[in-house]
Amino acid sequence: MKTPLAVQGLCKNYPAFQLRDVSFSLVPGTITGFIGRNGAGKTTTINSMLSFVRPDAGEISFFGLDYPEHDREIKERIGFVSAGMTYYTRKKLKAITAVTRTFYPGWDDTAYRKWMSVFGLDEEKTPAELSNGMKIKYALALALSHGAELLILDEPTSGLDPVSREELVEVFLKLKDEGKTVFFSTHITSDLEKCADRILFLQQGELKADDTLEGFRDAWRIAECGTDIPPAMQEAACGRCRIRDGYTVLIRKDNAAAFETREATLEEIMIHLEKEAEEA
Ligand SMILES: Nc1ncnc2c1ncn2[C@@H]1O[C@H](COP(=O)(O)OP(=O)(O)OP(=O)(O)O)[C@@H](O)[C@H]1O
Repeated sequence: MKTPLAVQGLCKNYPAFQLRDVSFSLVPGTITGFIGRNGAGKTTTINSMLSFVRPDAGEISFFGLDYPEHDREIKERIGFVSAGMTYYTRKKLKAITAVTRTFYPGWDDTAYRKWMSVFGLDEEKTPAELSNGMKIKYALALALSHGAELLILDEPTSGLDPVSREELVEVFLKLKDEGKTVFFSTHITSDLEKCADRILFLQQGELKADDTLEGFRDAWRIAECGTDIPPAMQEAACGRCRIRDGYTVLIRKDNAAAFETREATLEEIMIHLEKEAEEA
Protein backbone atom coordinates (compact mmCIF):
# COMPACT_ATOMS: atom_id res chain seq x y z
CA MET A 1 0.00 0.00 0.00
CA LYS A 2 1.30 3.48 -0.89
CA THR A 3 2.26 5.72 2.00
CA PRO A 4 -0.69 8.06 2.69
CA LEU A 5 1.64 11.05 3.07
CA ALA A 6 5.32 11.65 2.34
CA VAL A 7 6.92 15.00 3.15
CA GLN A 8 10.45 15.67 1.91
CA GLY A 9 12.61 18.67 2.76
CA LEU A 10 9.73 21.00 3.70
CA CYS A 11 10.90 24.56 4.46
CA LYS A 12 8.94 27.71 5.22
CA ASN A 13 10.51 30.99 6.18
CA TYR A 14 8.72 33.66 8.17
CA PRO A 15 10.52 36.79 9.38
CA ALA A 16 10.92 35.39 12.90
CA PHE A 17 10.56 31.65 12.31
CA GLN A 18 11.95 28.99 10.00
CA LEU A 19 10.57 25.54 9.35
CA ARG A 20 13.75 23.64 8.47
CA ASP A 21 13.96 20.69 6.14
CA VAL A 22 11.11 18.65 7.62
CA SER A 23 10.82 15.12 6.19
CA PHE A 24 8.64 12.23 7.29
CA SER A 25 6.19 9.71 5.95
CA LEU A 26 3.11 8.07 7.45
CA VAL A 27 2.44 4.37 7.81
CA PRO A 28 -1.02 3.34 6.49
CA GLY A 29 -3.59 2.46 9.15
CA THR A 30 -1.70 4.07 12.03
CA ILE A 31 -2.20 7.07 14.32
CA THR A 32 0.67 9.56 14.30
CA GLY A 33 0.93 12.31 16.89
CA PHE A 34 2.68 15.48 15.81
CA ILE A 35 3.94 17.09 19.01
CA GLY A 36 5.74 20.26 19.92
CA ARG A 37 5.20 23.25 22.17
CA ASN A 38 3.31 26.39 21.16
CA GLY A 39 5.12 28.02 18.26
CA ALA A 40 7.18 24.92 17.35
CA GLY A 41 5.76 25.07 13.81
CA LYS A 42 3.10 22.34 13.78
CA THR A 43 0.43 24.46 12.09
CA THR A 44 3.01 25.91 9.69
CA THR A 45 3.99 22.35 8.71
CA ILE A 46 0.37 21.30 8.15
CA ASN A 47 -0.51 24.50 6.29
CA SER A 48 2.58 24.17 4.10
CA MET A 49 2.00 20.53 3.27
CA LEU A 50 -1.62 21.24 2.35
CA SER A 51 -0.61 24.36 0.35
CA PHE A 52 -2.69 26.66 2.56
CA VAL A 53 0.55 28.65 2.66
CA ARG A 54 3.21 28.43 -0.03
CA PRO A 55 6.24 26.46 1.18
CA ASP A 56 9.71 27.77 0.27
CA ALA A 57 10.97 24.28 -0.49
CA GLY A 58 9.86 20.68 -0.24
CA GLU A 59 8.06 17.87 -1.97
CA ILE A 60 4.74 16.51 -0.83
CA SER A 61 2.96 13.41 -2.03
CA PHE A 62 -0.25 11.77 -0.89
CA PHE A 63 -0.82 8.09 -1.76
CA GLY A 64 2.19 8.30 -4.10
CA LEU A 65 0.67 11.25 -6.03
CA ASP A 66 2.51 14.56 -6.14
CA TYR A 67 0.76 17.48 -4.46
CA PRO A 68 -0.54 19.98 -5.45
CA GLU A 69 -0.38 18.61 -9.04
CA HIS A 70 -3.01 15.95 -8.26
CA ASP A 71 -4.99 18.29 -6.04
CA ARG A 72 -8.48 17.10 -6.99
CA GLU A 73 -7.91 13.38 -6.60
CA ILE A 74 -5.99 13.85 -3.37
CA LYS A 75 -8.60 16.14 -1.77
CA GLU A 76 -11.19 13.40 -2.22
CA ARG A 77 -9.01 10.99 -0.29
CA ILE A 78 -8.03 13.19 2.64
CA GLY A 79 -9.96 15.03 5.30
CA PHE A 80 -8.66 18.08 7.12
CA VAL A 81 -10.06 19.13 10.47
CA SER A 82 -8.88 22.10 12.49
CA ALA A 83 -10.03 23.20 15.94
CA GLY A 84 -10.35 26.72 14.54
CA MET A 85 -12.75 25.73 11.71
CA THR A 86 -15.71 28.02 11.39
CA TYR A 87 -19.09 27.32 9.84
CA TYR A 88 -22.13 29.39 9.10
CA THR A 89 -23.11 29.39 12.73
CA ARG A 90 -26.85 29.89 12.19
CA LYS A 91 -27.38 27.40 9.35
CA LYS A 92 -28.58 23.93 10.25
CA LEU A 93 -26.05 21.15 9.87
CA LYS A 94 -28.21 19.56 7.19
CA ALA A 95 -27.92 22.74 5.07
CA ILE A 96 -24.12 22.80 5.51
CA THR A 97 -23.95 19.11 4.59
CA ALA A 98 -26.09 19.68 1.48
CA VAL A 99 -23.56 22.22 0.21
CA THR A 100 -20.49 20.19 1.23
CA ARG A 101 -21.63 17.03 -0.55
CA THR A 102 -21.76 18.86 -3.89
CA PHE A 103 -17.96 19.22 -3.77
CA TYR A 104 -17.38 15.49 -3.58
CA PRO A 105 -18.39 13.10 -6.39
CA GLY A 106 -17.63 10.17 -4.08
CA TRP A 107 -20.02 11.36 -1.34
CA ASP A 108 -21.52 8.39 0.53
CA ASP A 109 -24.81 9.18 2.26
CA THR A 110 -24.88 5.87 4.13
CA ALA A 111 -21.46 6.63 5.63
CA TYR A 112 -22.65 10.14 6.52
CA ARG A 113 -25.71 8.80 8.37
CA LYS A 114 -23.54 6.23 10.12
CA TRP A 115 -20.97 8.73 11.40
CA MET A 116 -23.62 11.30 12.42
CA SER A 117 -25.22 8.56 14.46
CA VAL A 118 -21.91 7.25 15.88
CA PHE A 119 -21.04 10.80 16.98
CA GLY A 120 -24.55 11.49 18.30
CA LEU A 121 -25.02 14.54 16.04
CA ASP A 122 -28.41 16.04 15.23
CA GLU A 123 -28.72 17.55 11.72
CA GLU A 124 -31.39 19.95 12.91
CA LYS A 125 -28.90 21.78 15.10
CA THR A 126 -26.77 24.74 14.07
CA PRO A 127 -23.00 24.99 14.72
CA ALA A 128 -23.81 27.68 17.29
CA GLU A 129 -25.58 24.99 19.30
CA LEU A 130 -22.63 22.56 19.21
CA SER A 131 -19.83 22.29 21.74
CA ASN A 132 -16.24 22.50 20.43
CA GLY A 133 -15.93 18.71 20.66
CA MET A 134 -19.16 18.26 18.66
CA LYS A 135 -17.90 20.67 16.00
CA ILE A 136 -14.76 18.56 15.57
CA LYS A 137 -16.92 15.45 15.32
CA TYR A 138 -19.14 17.07 12.69
CA ALA A 139 -16.06 18.05 10.64
CA LEU A 140 -14.86 14.45 10.96
CA ALA A 141 -18.27 13.11 9.88
CA LEU A 142 -18.09 15.26 6.73
CA ALA A 143 -14.54 14.10 5.98
CA LEU A 144 -15.46 10.46 6.50
CA SER A 145 -18.53 10.76 4.27
CA HIS A 146 -16.46 11.55 1.23
CA GLY A 147 -14.35 8.48 1.88
CA ALA A 148 -11.27 10.15 3.36
CA GLU A 149 -8.59 7.56 3.96
CA LEU A 150 -6.24 9.98 5.69
CA LEU A 151 -7.45 12.37 8.39
CA ILE A 152 -5.23 15.36 9.16
CA LEU A 153 -6.23 17.18 12.31
CA ASP A 154 -4.64 20.35 13.66
CA GLU A 155 -4.94 20.53 17.44
CA PRO A 156 -8.29 18.72 17.55
CA THR A 157 -8.22 18.15 21.29
CA SER A 158 -7.03 21.55 22.49
CA GLY A 159 -9.71 23.49 24.28
CA LEU A 160 -11.69 20.32 25.03
CA ASP A 161 -12.38 19.09 28.55
CA PRO A 162 -10.80 15.75 29.59
CA VAL A 163 -14.00 13.75 28.94
CA SER A 164 -14.45 15.20 25.43
CA ARG A 165 -10.76 14.57 24.71
CA GLU A 166 -11.17 10.97 25.81
CA GLU A 167 -14.16 10.62 23.46
CA LEU A 168 -12.12 11.95 20.56
CA VAL A 169 -9.25 9.57 21.33
CA GLU A 170 -11.80 6.73 21.15
CA VAL A 171 -12.95 8.07 17.77
CA PHE A 172 -9.36 8.00 16.47
CA LEU A 173 -8.97 4.40 17.61
CA LYS A 174 -12.25 3.52 15.89
CA LEU A 175 -11.03 5.15 12.66
CA LYS A 176 -7.81 3.17 12.91
CA ASP A 177 -9.85 -0.04 13.33
CA GLU A 178 -11.50 0.87 10.02
CA GLY A 179 -8.10 1.09 8.34
CA LYS A 180 -7.89 4.89 8.23
CA THR A 181 -4.65 6.76 8.82
CA VAL A 182 -4.80 9.55 11.39
CA PHE A 183 -2.29 12.39 11.72
CA PHE A 184 -2.93 14.92 14.43
CA SER A 185 -0.99 17.74 16.01
CA THR A 186 -1.21 18.41 19.70
CA HIS A 187 0.72 19.61 22.68
CA ILE A 188 -1.42 17.46 24.99
CA THR A 189 0.85 14.45 25.24
CA SER A 190 -1.41 12.41 27.52
CA ASP A 191 -3.85 12.00 24.58
CA LEU A 192 -1.06 10.45 22.54
CA GLU A 193 -0.06 7.99 25.26
CA LYS A 194 -3.54 6.53 24.82
CA CYS A 195 -3.72 6.18 21.07
CA ALA A 196 -0.60 7.06 19.04
CA ASP A 197 1.45 4.46 17.21
CA ARG A 198 4.07 6.94 16.07
CA ILE A 199 5.41 10.25 17.32
CA LEU A 200 6.86 13.14 15.36
CA PHE A 201 8.47 15.70 17.66
CA LEU A 202 9.00 19.19 16.30
CA GLN A 203 11.19 21.67 18.14
CA GLN A 204 11.83 25.23 16.96
CA GLY A 205 10.95 24.31 13.37
CA GLU A 206 13.09 21.15 13.26
CA LEU A 207 11.93 17.58 13.42
CA LYS A 208 13.81 16.10 16.37
CA ALA A 209 12.22 12.65 16.53
CA ASP A 210 10.31 10.31 14.25
CA ASP A 211 9.72 7.02 16.01
CA THR A 212 7.16 4.61 17.38
CA LEU A 213 5.63 5.74 20.67
CA GLU A 214 7.43 2.93 22.48
CA GLY A 215 10.72 3.63 20.70
CA PHE A 216 10.50 7.33 21.49
CA ARG A 217 9.77 6.72 25.17
CA ASP A 218 12.26 3.90 25.50
CA ALA A 219 15.18 6.07 24.35
CA TRP A 220 14.97 8.09 27.56
CA ARG A 221 15.08 7.67 31.35
CA ILE A 222 14.28 10.00 34.24
CA ALA A 223 16.40 10.35 37.38
CA GLU A 224 14.95 12.03 40.44
CA CYS A 225 17.47 13.72 42.67
CA GLY A 226 17.84 16.38 45.36
CA THR A 227 18.86 19.96 44.76
CA ASP A 228 22.51 18.96 44.16
CA ILE A 229 22.74 17.12 40.86
CA PRO A 230 25.91 14.95 40.90
CA PRO A 231 28.51 16.09 38.30
CA ALA A 232 28.34 12.79 36.36
CA MET A 233 24.58 13.21 36.05
CA GLN A 234 24.96 16.87 35.04
CA GLU A 235 27.23 15.63 32.27
CA ALA A 236 24.66 13.09 31.05
CA ALA A 237 21.62 15.35 31.48
CA CYS A 238 19.50 16.37 28.50
CA GLY A 239 17.40 18.84 30.44
CA ARG A 240 16.36 19.17 34.06
CA CYS A 241 13.17 20.36 35.72
CA ARG A 242 12.65 21.68 39.22
CA ILE A 243 10.26 19.62 41.36
CA ARG A 244 9.25 20.14 44.97
CA ASP A 245 12.27 18.49 46.64
CA GLY A 246 14.90 18.79 43.92
CA TYR A 247 15.13 18.01 40.21
CA THR A 248 14.09 15.49 37.63
CA VAL A 249 16.79 14.89 35.03
CA LEU A 250 16.29 13.45 31.55
CA ILE A 251 19.06 11.09 30.44
CA ARG A 252 19.46 9.08 27.25
CA LYS A 253 18.91 5.43 28.10
CA ASP A 254 22.33 4.57 26.62
CA ASN A 255 23.96 6.83 29.22
CA ALA A 256 21.70 5.97 32.15
CA ALA A 257 23.13 2.65 33.42
CA ALA A 258 25.17 4.33 36.18
CA PHE A 259 22.15 6.08 37.70
CA GLU A 260 18.96 5.10 39.46
CA THR A 261 16.28 5.93 36.91
CA ARG A 262 12.71 5.17 35.88
CA GLU A 263 10.73 5.27 32.65
CA ALA A 264 9.87 8.70 31.27
CA THR A 265 6.43 9.84 30.14
CA LEU A 266 6.02 11.63 26.81
CA GLU A 267 5.29 14.83 28.68
CA GLU A 268 8.47 14.55 30.75
CA ILE A 269 10.58 13.93 27.64
CA MET A 270 9.07 16.92 25.84
CA ILE A 271 9.34 19.30 28.80
CA HIS A 272 12.93 18.38 29.64
CA LEU A 273 14.07 18.68 26.02
CA GLU A 274 12.37 22.07 25.74
CA LYS A 275 14.09 23.23 28.95
CA GLU A 276 17.43 22.13 27.56
CA ALA A 277 16.77 23.97 24.28
CA GLU A 278 15.79 27.13 26.22
CA GLU A 279 18.97 27.01 28.30
CA ALA A 280 21.27 26.29 25.34
N1 LIG B 1 1.61 34.14 8.59
C1 LIG B 1 2.65 34.22 9.41
N2 LIG B 1 3.51 35.25 9.33
C2 LIG B 1 4.58 35.33 10.14
N3 LIG B 1 4.88 34.42 11.10
C3 LIG B 1 4.05 33.37 11.23
C4 LIG B 1 2.90 33.20 10.39
N4 LIG B 1 2.27 32.06 10.76
C5 LIG B 1 3.00 31.54 11.78
N5 LIG B 1 4.06 32.31 12.06
C6 LIG B 1 5.06 32.07 13.10
O1 LIG B 1 5.53 30.75 12.97
C7 LIG B 1 5.83 30.21 14.25
C8 LIG B 1 5.23 28.84 14.35
O2 LIG B 1 3.82 28.95 14.47
P1 LIG B 1 2.86 27.71 14.36
O3 LIG B 1 1.46 28.24 14.47
O4 LIG B 1 3.21 26.92 13.17
O5 LIG B 1 3.25 26.88 15.65
P2 LIG B 1 2.46 25.69 16.36
O6 LIG B 1 3.49 24.67 16.72
O7 LIG B 1 1.32 25.26 15.53
O8 LIG B 1 1.98 26.42 17.67
P3 LIG B 1 0.58 26.31 18.50
O9 LIG B 1 0.69 25.03 19.27
O10 LIG B 1 0.63 27.51 19.36
O11 LIG B 1 -0.54 26.32 17.51
C9 LIG B 1 5.33 31.19 15.28
O12 LIG B 1 6.44 31.88 15.79
C10 LIG B 1 4.44 32.12 14.48
O13 LIG B 1 4.50 33.42 14.97
